[in-house]
Amino acid sequence: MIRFDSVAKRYPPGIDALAEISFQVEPGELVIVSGHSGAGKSTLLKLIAAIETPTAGTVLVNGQNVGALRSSAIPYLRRNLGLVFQDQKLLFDRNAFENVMLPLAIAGFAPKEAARRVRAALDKVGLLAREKAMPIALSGGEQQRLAIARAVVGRPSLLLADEPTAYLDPETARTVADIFIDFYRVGVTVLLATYDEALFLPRGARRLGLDHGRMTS
Ligand SMILES: Nc1ncnc2c1ncn2[C@@H]1O[C@H](COP(=O)(O)OP(=O)(O)OP(=O)(O)O)[C@@H](O)[C@H]1O
Repeated sequence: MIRFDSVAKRYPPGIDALAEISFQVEPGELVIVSGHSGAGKSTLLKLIAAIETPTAGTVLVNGQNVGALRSSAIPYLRRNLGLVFQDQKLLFDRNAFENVMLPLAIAGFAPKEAARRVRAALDKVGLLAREKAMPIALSGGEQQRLAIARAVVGRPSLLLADEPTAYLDPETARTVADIFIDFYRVGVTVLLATYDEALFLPRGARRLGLDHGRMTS
């Protein structure tokens, strides 16, 4: 499903964020990307989502060379991806239901089917009773669960998350981690970057370690 072949990423003016990265992820795997701050974890996820392009090597997602995609093809790639990234902010002037509805509205879903899917996604993250709440009225953990609902409402086969438990207390972090583990258990491929790898190690999960942009495991 994902394959990196000798991938490097250099940001201007010459910061080597990743070098010589090669690995493969099979459908249905849970892969924990770990490493110190600045190790290249976010960059690795951004290359998969075509937010960044590699400076060397190839990144294949479902057989597509995502680094070489035309910008018009990127929305089709993203339709199959769920992204829980720090910079994919919730819309604070829309309620919980509307935030999760947005990707389906953009994809042109019929309103009734879209509403059904939105409620199913809110239910999965335990927020069905809060569908009318504005994000500001939600706790940090609830906001993170809402971001997950928005990421999965299009039923992606691949879920990417960057530090999804950052800034959460241990109990809330456990709840959020369990949501990702549940998606893994129903067959979704999950790749996530975290400092807190102990939260995410169900049987079968794999660790991909980075150190200064190079793979350590
Ligand atoms: N847009 C950018 N422009 C220039 N340098 C960048 C950019 N994004 C990341 N970097 C640099 O690339 C390196 C890897 O960054 P990256 O964000 O991938 O690491 P990370 O492991 O996710 O770190 P953190 O855990 O702190 O988020 C760092 O040295 C960072 O400063």
